[in-house]
Amino acid sequence: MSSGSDLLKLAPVMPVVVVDELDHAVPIARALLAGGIPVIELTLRTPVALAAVERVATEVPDMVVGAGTVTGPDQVKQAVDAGARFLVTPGCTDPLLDAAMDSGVPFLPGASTVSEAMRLAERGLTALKFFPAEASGGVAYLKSIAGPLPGLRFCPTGGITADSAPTYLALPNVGCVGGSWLTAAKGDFAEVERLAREAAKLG
Ligand SMILES: O=C(O)C(=O)C[C@H](O)[C@H](O)COP(=O)(O)O
Repeated sequence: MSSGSDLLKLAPVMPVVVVDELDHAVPIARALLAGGIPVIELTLRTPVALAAVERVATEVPDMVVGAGTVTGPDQVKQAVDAGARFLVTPGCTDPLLDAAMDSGVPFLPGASTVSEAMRLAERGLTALKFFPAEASGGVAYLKSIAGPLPGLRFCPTGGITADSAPTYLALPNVGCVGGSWLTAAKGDFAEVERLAREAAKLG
């Protein structure tokens, strides 16, 4: 995996996980993997998030672990040092973009407008996160921009459910969808595995 485009091909669903309990990180990663989802985005939203990235990177080597909710350049280095193999940002600033590009790991920068997407494309980035997907126009929006921006592929995230995912995945400019629904059950790892199995079938 060397680019954001490769990231979009790892699984039909990118599980977005908020880890509150550090001890949950490894069992969640193992459950997703057992269900056929080999990628996990651990959001940097809780005090244990970086430690969670480190644990999954060390203890579940077959899982491609990345850091999400990367909003500042300092977090780029912290995440990569912890073992993140990719980064996801909800939006983008120039300093964040520079840091992410310098990091050498693939990343999905967030965009929710045509101009934001065009600016990122000017920097050579063709795989983007579309966030917040549902609130920004959802399937209809992505359909509308496929014509003018044919070179771009998106991972729409934000408000997507098991029910709406297939409609997004049917769009030509969608590579995968992001969502927290696979791991909403938190400590119920059998349920995480079951939902992962369902999500893996969407590919
Ligand atoms: O933290 C980030 O970087 C984000 O982009 C937000 C997440 O993508 C959403 O929280 C996931 O959305 P839901 O599936 O609606 O829960």
